[in-house]
Amino acid sequence: MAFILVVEIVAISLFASYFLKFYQSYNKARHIGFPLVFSPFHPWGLFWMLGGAFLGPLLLRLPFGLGEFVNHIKSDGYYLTRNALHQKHGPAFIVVSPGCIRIVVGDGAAVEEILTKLHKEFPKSELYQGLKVFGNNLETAEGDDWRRHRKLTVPPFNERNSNIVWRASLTQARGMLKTWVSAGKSGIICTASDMMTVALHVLTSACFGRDYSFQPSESSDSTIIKGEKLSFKVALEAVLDSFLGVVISSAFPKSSGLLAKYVSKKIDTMKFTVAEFKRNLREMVDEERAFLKTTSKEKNNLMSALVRACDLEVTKGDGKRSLTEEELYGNLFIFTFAGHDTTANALMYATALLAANKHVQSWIKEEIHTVIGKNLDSESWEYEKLFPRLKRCLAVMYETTRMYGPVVVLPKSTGSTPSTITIRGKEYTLPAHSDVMLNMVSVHHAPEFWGPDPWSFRPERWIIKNGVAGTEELLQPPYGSYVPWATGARVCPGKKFSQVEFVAVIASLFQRHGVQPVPQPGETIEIASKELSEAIEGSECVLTLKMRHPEKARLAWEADA
Ligand code: HEM
Repeated sequence: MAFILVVEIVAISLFASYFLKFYQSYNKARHIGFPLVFSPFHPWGLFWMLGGAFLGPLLLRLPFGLGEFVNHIKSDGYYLTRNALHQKHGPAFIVVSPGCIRIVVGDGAAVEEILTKLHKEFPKSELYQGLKVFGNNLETAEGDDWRRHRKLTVPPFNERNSNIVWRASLTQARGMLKTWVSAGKSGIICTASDMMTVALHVLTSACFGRDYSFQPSESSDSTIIKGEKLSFKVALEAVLDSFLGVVISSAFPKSSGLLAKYVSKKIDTMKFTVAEFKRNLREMVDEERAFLKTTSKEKNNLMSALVRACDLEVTKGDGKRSLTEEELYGNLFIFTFAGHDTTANALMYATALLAANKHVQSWIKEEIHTVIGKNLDSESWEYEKLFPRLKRCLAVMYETTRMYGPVVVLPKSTGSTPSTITIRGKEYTLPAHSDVMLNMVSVHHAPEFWGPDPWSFRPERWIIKNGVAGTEELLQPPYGSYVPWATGARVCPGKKFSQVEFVAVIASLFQRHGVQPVPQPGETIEIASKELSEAIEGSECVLTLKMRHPEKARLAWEADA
């Protein structure tokens, strides 16, 4: 009897607390002035995190639009619904749920205003704290702390480094193309994973001074064997591949007994991988220190520049602009993490889009042949001379990141004090401690900037025409229309890095080769292209935007006649 009473009291308390939290959120949201939509679940709550993937599709089938709230709290809701939610609710609206209000901003000018305002007003969302696993870093720091990280970490991304990125990208592209062409007419389905390999190897060259030759991902073996030492590359790949696992496992204690045997094997394996990655980082930094003692010259990579800058600051400066050992590791990791699948995705989407749009291949080939020629081998391509002239190749990147940018929604917050934004001439005050989600899909497809066909892949829209390939100019997108690398003080420091890599890989792939989708038996190439476009559209958000079925992009590479 007493037990039933206790259960009843607990149940009533839980219900009461649920409704109280819901009411508090409503009360916080209702004065702001934006339309409200309601979600019974907290978007970052444990219940939705664990059950959302299963419940979401079922709830979406409810009649009278009762399940519409799912689109507001699932990670790719704003990609899958395109602009429909803003068309229905306006340029900004609020998702009210128990314990949380989420202000969704789809208006381009307001998004730019938020990104360029002092970050005291719109700091990063708490979610970023998970990225501290290897130490505080540029992504996770705020205020003066962030300024210190930025001053130290960004200068190494200079033109010398771009040169390394260019060379490394060309080397990787040559290796990758060779394996792709050798697959012949049956084609390959590993574009996505191979682009991850390329992006990883370019990062290891430019950030750590470690060069690896391209190895097709289908045959590479990165199995983790517990108890053995992992090489730097294997540990890095494993950490990047299962980053969510890394974050979750860091919250668990090391398991023992029965738990270890049956439940926590994966967690322990992750912990082991993290420890191995840290060991590799420590050894590499120690090696770098030993090298720097023998010479006054640093190497052209992020690690060398960071170690030198930090050590010099400690010995000769006032020490205020230095990084701790942990912060050094944190930054080395974050640059690799932030630069990996973002650039790989851009390359993957672009390759698939080019395969589905043969005429765009001809258009960029015209530029590549005018600027570089058909015969000059990429070993002799000079970054300074060629990169600035390959405008059409860069236009392909702009168009790809506009349509399929890796970041679907940029999570910010209002911090500890209220913040203001202006939308269509009216000022709004947003209360403290609110989630603010910047809807990049909405900004990048606004018909007022991108015309009646924002969903068509048309890289030509980026070229200010003067008709001669190699001398054209790129469109400066109007304020509030295009921010895939963000903007303002926290603009992506890897923007140029990713552009140099993208242009080098695309120019190298298409100089003497073409790609097309492989038709199923009895299909025409037109139908295969249409199916490929549908497979591209069928993307989902797993941290960044990715094709749900990359294996549906079977592509065949062939040398030009
Ligand atoms: C297509 C490629 C890329 C895209 C679209 C992209 C996009 C972005 C975006 C939107 C942000 C802002 C995130 C926020 O404020 O929450 C960002 C920040 C950042 N990105 Fe990138 N990125 C790309 C490539 C890279 C590369 C290649 C690197 C490193 C080599 C890199 C390193 C970083 C870092 C360290 C930050 C944090 C900057 C700060 O908070 O001050 N990114 N990126």
